[in-house]
Amino acid sequence: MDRTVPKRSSSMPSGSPPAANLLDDHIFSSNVEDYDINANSPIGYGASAIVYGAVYKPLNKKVAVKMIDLDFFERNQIDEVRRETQLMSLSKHANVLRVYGSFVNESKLFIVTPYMSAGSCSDIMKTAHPDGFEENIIATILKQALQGLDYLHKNGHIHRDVKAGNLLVDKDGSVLLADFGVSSSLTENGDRKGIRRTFVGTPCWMAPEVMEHAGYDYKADIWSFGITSLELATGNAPFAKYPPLKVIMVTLSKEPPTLDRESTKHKYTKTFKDMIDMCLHKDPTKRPSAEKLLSHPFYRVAKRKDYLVSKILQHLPPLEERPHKRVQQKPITYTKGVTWDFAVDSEHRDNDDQENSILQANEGKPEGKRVEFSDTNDNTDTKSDSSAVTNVPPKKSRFLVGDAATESKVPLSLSVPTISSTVSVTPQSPLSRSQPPSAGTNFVSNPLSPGEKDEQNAQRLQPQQSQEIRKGRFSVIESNGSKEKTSSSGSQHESDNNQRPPISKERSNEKLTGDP
Ligand SMILES: Nc1ncnc2c1ncn2[C@@H]1O[C@H](COP(=O)(O)OP(=O)(O)OP(=O)(O)O)[C@@H](O)[C@H]1O
Repeated sequence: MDRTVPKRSSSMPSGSPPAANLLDDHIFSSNVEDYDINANSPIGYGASAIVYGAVYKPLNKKVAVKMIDLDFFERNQIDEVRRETQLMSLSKHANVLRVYGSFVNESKLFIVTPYMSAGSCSDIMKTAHPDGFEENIIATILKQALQGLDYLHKNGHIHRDVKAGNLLVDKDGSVLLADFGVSSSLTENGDRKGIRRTFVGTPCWMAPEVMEHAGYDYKADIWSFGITSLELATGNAPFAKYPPLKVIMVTLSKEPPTLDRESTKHKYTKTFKDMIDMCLHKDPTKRPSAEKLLSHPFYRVAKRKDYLVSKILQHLPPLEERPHKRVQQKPITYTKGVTWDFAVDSEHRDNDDQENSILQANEGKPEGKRVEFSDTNDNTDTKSDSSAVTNVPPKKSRFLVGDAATESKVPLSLSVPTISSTVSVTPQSPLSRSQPPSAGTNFVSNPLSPGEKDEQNAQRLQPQQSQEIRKGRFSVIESNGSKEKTSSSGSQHESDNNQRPPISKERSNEKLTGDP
């Protein structure tokens, strides 16, 4: 598959909105004391972070501070996220959230961004539009988001986590793409020599080729954009009620989701449905680029951004006063050589469904293309107190899809301690309780740079003896022959494999271009 992104442009595409030029020259302080953080009322929770409103004292300016507890991450992943954060600070497009600055204090990484006072589109829907928005509103939101996405793609970047929760809205009706880079850095295997192309995302928005680990490019964002469109029209992403593995199974085995115009609260046009269907082609080559999509007739009904102010922002309660549900997520851990343990959260306490999904998702999959899963956070000691800045982020649904750590006949154990159930499957099945997973076979595959397709295919065919250990949201690789090892400090890499760096490492050297 062609991993190339559209050719980098030296200037923004014509018609792009002007960059937010705010505070460009100010160097934000790295002293946590300079930020008056409202620790009592977080404004949002991510898979790896808690977001607070704060006042930046030197400028007396309201900002958002995203706090990530680095204790959960490996050293190389921390370096990675810092590089990505620096990259985000270069972004100056009006529809991409700028990073003002970042710093580490004790074991916390603080990322300072503009305060987007209306919160995310997901947040707005939960607060006031649970069944979705009207079409004109959706077009106005999506057009701005698409302009941001087009900017990222034209600069050689893949967002990888497009969803309504990452479309932030400011008080003037601007819509900005957020979380670009950070979440992917924290979720991608930062180990240059481990399994390639592992990816953590939120399964409902994840493109099939990402789930299949077949290699992906910027068109994966277009799929997520199509899912986000459905989310804005119905209040939820398709399959949102399913357990994550069932989402994966259904996405891979069924027809792509589409807009059911008969069942929505608001009336939607065929044009809108057509735009969504274009994004949700299973074959990524059939999906349009962001630039192409912008010329779709659907966007003709998009209004100026202040339309959003009058239609949806006016009566919203302030962010700090909105109810924010702390999502208790499944703690799924793979203990080296022993078991997959997973507890099912109260929302998805459908064990049979979950187990069947695991089995069905993997049934008949070619070697090396099995779906695996991991939780986002290895810390089972989830604190519920939201009053301290040192809070542990709540567990949230982000799952890792990667190459199978074992060859198809090597069984994995599954046990569900919290609900006293154990998966039992036939010995032929990829999943079995009968034996612990011995060191397995990884079919190593790398992210492709342009022109590396053949090399990558060749690599995929070469099994590599190693064992994958899931730790938190990351893959940790250990090989049988001690050739390759990632310790918890994440620094030792002795493999002689000629692996490519993950996408984000390649990207991190690139500069965003084309500021208008
Ligand atoms: N700059 C900001 N201004 C206002 N609200 C924000 C800002 N950044 C994040 N939020 C709120 O915090 C929530 C969590 O943000 P965060 O980027 O950590 O996680 P996420 O993208 O929703 O989840 P994940 O990390 O799982 O992708 C957002 O959905 C949004 O509601």
